[in-house]
Amino acid sequence: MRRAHTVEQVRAAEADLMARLPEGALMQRAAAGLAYAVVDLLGSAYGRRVLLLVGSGDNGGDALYAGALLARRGVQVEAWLLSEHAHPGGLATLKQAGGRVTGRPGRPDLVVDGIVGIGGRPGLRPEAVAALRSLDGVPVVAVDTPSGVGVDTGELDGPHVTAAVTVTFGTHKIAHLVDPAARASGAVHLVDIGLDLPEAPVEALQPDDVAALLPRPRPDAQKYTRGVVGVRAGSAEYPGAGLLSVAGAASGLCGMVRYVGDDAVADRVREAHPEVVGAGRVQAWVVGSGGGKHAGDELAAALADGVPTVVDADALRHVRVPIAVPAVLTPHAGELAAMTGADRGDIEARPLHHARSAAAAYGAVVLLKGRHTLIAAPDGRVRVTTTGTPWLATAGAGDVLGGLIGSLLAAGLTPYDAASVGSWLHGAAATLASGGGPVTAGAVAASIPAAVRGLADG
Ligand SMILES: NC(=O)C1=CN([C@@H]2O[C@H](COP(=O)(O)OP(=O)(O)OC[C@H]3O[C@@H](n4cnc5c(N)ncnc54)[C@H](OP(=O)(O)O)[C@@H]3O)[C@@H](O)[C@H]2O)[C@@H](O)CC1
Ligand SMILES: [K+]
Repeated sequence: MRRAHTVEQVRAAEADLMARLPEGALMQRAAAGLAYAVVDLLGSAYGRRVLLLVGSGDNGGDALYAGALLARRGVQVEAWLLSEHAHPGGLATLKQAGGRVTGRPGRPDLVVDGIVGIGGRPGLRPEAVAALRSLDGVPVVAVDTPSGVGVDTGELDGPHVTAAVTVTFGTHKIAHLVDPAARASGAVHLVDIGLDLPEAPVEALQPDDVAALLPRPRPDAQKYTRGVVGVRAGSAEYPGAGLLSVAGAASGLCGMVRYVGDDAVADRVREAHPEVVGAGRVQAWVVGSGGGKHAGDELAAALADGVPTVVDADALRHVRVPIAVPAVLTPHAGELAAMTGADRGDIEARPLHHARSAAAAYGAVVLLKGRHTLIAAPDGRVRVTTTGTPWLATAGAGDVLGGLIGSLLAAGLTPYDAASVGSWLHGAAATLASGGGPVTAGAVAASIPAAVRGLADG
């Protein structure tokens, strides 16, 4: 599991560990990991030019100590001090190692952003903005966090650093996983410094987590014990949504798929998926995609069954609180705006906030679609999906996702696990199907079994 903790949690763990270690030990661990990552990105050390942007706190201290390590390996290191106060021990060590303090640096091969870390407020001061502007185009390695981002929120409020790589310490911070700040973090490299941390409020499933959560048939399994999912999606106007929801549901993760809907659509579903059957008992429903004017009735019919339900697309605007069954709501930003009355732009700027508050308000799992889809539980826990490819932004991909999550619900996963495992597999299947090129929703569905096969045994 990739775990992201809050600044408060990191501070507490740091204090705990520091009380048991010699002074400065943690900063030395951090600086060594940082220097290593810088050389890795540069490809070599001797004769390369690195500029440190140094703020007033320990984040600047990390940069200065790492600069000293780099200088000892033959890197030409300059430090641009952006505050009257710079970490005194770090500064002295850098100078002893041959690093220089400068106000007018030459053009470096790489910039180390030690302006602010977890002690920073969002935004940057004018001197930092001017320094970064003069270095436009030079790759940046951010120390702990890209300076200026909202560390605990993942929000961007004002100017900030955009890093090629972020080297972080002890644990991920929320800004590394949650957009839009995650986009500014680049590739994130975690350096273990030995912190002992509590449960994380935000996490991202990794392949071994998905493998462990995935429902697998027992030796004595039969189709009914593996779970039956029902799909109420698609209509005469939008038959494709029904076909694609079924394609996601019929990827083999539960025992059987039922389709209930327009007769003409049902015929086409059976042509494409001969294993799909008609109405009957189910352990989970998928409702809404392409349902058009029937979506409200379909939702009511599904909810009357009292089983866990995925509510997507057209059905989302018919959801009323309290929802009588365990539910997964799967809006994109525009749909969530229509549901809650929030501004769409604000949802895109503050997805973590909006996903969490919608989950609390509806008492349901809310899966907010985006580059890094968020899955929020009513109790505040959040998982972030980091699989996928930009090619996945294609018509019908959401229908496949709804069907897939429904099949996992039917197989017995909780709504939170079904939504996060389904979203992870959907992204992994898209990456496989894409192979670096365009992809269709049908191809994503067809690649789900291969994505499952690619997981280690749980
Ligand atoms: N925790 C750990 O386990 C470990 C932590 N370590 C490291 O310590 C870092 C945290 O250090 P920290 O606490 O000294 O805070 P930090 O982020 O350097 O800056 C704070 C100062 O900056 C200022 N400032 C604020 N906002 C600003 C802005 N927007 N733009 C400009 N300046 C701004 C403000 O001071 P002011 O200038 O206002 O007096 C504030 O006091 C952490 O990220 C990691 O790198 C590792 O060494 C080892 C393990
Ligand atoms: K930084």
